[in-house]
Amino acid sequence: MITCEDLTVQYGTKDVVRSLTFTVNKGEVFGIIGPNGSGKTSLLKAINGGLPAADGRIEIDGKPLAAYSSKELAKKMAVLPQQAETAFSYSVSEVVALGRYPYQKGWLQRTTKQDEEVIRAAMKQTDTWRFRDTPLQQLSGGERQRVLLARALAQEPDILLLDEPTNHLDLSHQMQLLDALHEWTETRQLTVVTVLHDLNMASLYCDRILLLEEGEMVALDSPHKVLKEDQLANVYQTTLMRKEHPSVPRPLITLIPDNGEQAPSSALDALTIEHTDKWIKMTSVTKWKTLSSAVLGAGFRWHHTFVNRHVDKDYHAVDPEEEYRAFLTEHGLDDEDTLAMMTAARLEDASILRSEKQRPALLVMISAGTSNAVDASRAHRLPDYAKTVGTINIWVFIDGELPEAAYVQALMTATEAKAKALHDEEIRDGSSGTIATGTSTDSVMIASSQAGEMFPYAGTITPLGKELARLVYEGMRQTLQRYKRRLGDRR
Ligand SMILES: Nc1ncnc2c1ncn2[C@@H]1O[C@H](COP(=O)(O)OP(=O)(O)OP(=O)(O)O)[C@@H](O)[C@H]1O
Repeated sequence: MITCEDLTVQYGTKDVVRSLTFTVNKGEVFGIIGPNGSGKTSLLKAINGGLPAADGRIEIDGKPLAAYSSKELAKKMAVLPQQAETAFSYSVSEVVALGRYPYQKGWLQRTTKQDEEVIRAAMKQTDTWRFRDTPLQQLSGGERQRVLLARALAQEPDILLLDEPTNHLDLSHQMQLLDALHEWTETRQLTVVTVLHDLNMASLYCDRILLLEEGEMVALDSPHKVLKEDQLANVYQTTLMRKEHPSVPRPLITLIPDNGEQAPSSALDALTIEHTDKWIKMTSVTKWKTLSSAVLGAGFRWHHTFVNRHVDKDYHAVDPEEEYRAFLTEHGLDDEDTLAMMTAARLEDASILRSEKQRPALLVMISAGTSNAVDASRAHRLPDYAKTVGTINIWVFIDGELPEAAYVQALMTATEAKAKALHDEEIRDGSSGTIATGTSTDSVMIASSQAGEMFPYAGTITPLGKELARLVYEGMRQTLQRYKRRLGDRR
């Protein structure tokens, strides 16, 4: 355990770390983050005894740092510094062997069998065993970093102090190192204190994070509490955005570059629309941020091109995604850039409606076939995956900036308007005979230009929600009426 109490560290008369009080617990991965010059390295040096405390005190396992002899301290604590020394002409195994120095007795300092075993294990763990006879100088920056980590591990420390350990490492070695550190905190009760510049690595791997600014503590807490948009934007003086990691409950930080890419005065005007029996295709100069359940491009993505493709009612593909990619390529479209839906519904029935008012500026596309109409409250009575034809595909384009919560509200608003239109057109569930709420394979997309006016909400209480609901409702009714008329004509 490390305890720092009211710790101040100085260069000359300048405080570079000021009045820090905190504890690092045994078996914890403790991250230190902060802008350049905020005192991260100075703090690490103070903990390792390399810089004296100008004020306050540091204790390691309840004993003042100054009361440790250098050998005692080297058994307790190993350091991986920021700048890897390069002056060695030693071989890799000789460098790692230096880590055993605190365990060697007498002036002869022989390496014992146990030393050799520890050295070998440290090199295996860091994937440096294959370089054992190579001179350190002949290794790359990342390889050298791993050798110095092996030397630190050879010290068999309880505490590992790391200054930007992932600095020279490629992505896979960064992951390997941080995964290994995490594992060692559990299996060996190793305590890790690490300076990290990469906020996402800090988020993914640290139990707690200390955020420093000009030598002072801004926050010390779990990644979710420290990595807050406003707090980081203030400290780092830059625009950034926080998201949730898609597969683990940790925050992710993304930068927002000022690349000058601006949407035109109305992003809707820049949409080119092609409406045929084969497809409804829209293309745009700028990208739209989309949330959808499309065949290609689902989830949150950015897209230039949007395709709602008509397929035959007997359409079958072993891998529909692959088949769709091939279709797009054949038509000269980039499959990564295209949001793609498909439908067996006739596209001649589809509606494309644009808001009449200047603001909020919206465009809606709806295609619908309802032979597959389902009442959601009765759907549990139907067999799983009963296959009939017909889908309602809805696209909503909003010229404005939406937070993610507003996307979810827009989805709800669009769905409610759809259900109401089905009700008013008396579209029924073929099995129960009750009014349908949708079809069983519906798809939806909400797209926003992410430029211009900010719309924090899109529920039906807001002007955006009201207009969105009106357009989806009217578009649905027009489409359903055309659909019914065509079927009626055929009868
Ligand atoms: N040897 C030194 N002599 C005088 N001042 C120093 C020395 N080393 C660092 N400083 C100063 O101490 C302050 C803190 O530096 P430190 O290296 O601890 O910051 P850091 O947060 O690790 O920065 P970076 O992210 O750039 O590595 C800076 O203002 C720096 O200029």
